[in-house]
Amino acid sequence: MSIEIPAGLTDLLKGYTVEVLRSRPPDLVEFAIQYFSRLRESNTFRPISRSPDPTLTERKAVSFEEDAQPSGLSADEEDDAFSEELHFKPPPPKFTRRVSVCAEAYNPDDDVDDENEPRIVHSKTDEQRHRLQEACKDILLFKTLELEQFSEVLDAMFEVLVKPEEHIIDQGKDGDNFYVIERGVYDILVQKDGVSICVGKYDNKGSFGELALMYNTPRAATIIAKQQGALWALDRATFHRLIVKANAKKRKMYEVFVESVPLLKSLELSERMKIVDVPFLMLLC
Ligand SMILES: Nc1ncnc2c1ncn2[C@@H]1O[C@@H]2COP(=O)(O)O[C@H]2[C@H]1O
Repeated sequence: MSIEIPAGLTDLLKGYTVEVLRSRPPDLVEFAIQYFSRLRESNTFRPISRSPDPTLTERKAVSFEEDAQPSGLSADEEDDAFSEELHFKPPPPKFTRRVSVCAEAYNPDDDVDDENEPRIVHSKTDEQRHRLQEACKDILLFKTLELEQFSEVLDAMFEVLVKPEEHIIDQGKDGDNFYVIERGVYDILVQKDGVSICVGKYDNKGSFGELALMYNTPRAATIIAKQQGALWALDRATFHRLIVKANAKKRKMYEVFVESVPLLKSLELSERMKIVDVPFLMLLC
């Protein structure tokens, strides 16, 4: 019996995988429900299926949701939704966001040059630096950094000791720091219809607090320490200068490269962006 992979399945799962790697949700099933619901609602695969090219059978097959559920968006809005999907993007809008927030893909060219801003350095003992390095070695967001940038990040981080039941982050507040866990257990709570629900926990490793800093949005969850613990914090400005900017610049580099390949010129923008995401993702892995 030969097994045939349904057309479009690979693309569909690749998109989901990309979002998982970016958002690192604690609950993959819940995240999948949100991701695929959002996909159906926003019809983000529409630009692909719109192609009249009959040779693009695989891409057409991905559009089955579109036919069943018109999105109500204009073609331009849908293009935007699709290309944003492939840039850094916060999780689906299940949280109440302030009206004034900015959750667009970050473009490093639009930003003022902050290279001359004073560097923040929090002095550490050798022992502290060693613990910090251990805590940071598997942090995904740091993986794309050059050695020099990584060292700057470590310099800027400072230790935060926490007590049981201490609120590290409160949903809806502005973001101040990004946190890396050295030790301790932390509950993740999200408000839904006025009720706070524990959607997961961090257990002695990982990081949190990047979303508000990356997308300039209010905090998307509340984080509460369940026992005494230790965190390493990175201030907003340094996080932006070294992490957000560096990642965006790297991605931009791939974009420029992909744009310059004649063979790829006939592809739609959304398709070229997909190609950009492959090496970018590999860097993160
Ligand atoms: N399901 C979740 N929804 C929102 N935020 C989450 C979730 N799980 C973990 N978090 C983290 O909780 C953090 C709360 O502050 P931020 O929104 O800055 O960034 C958020 C994520 O790092």
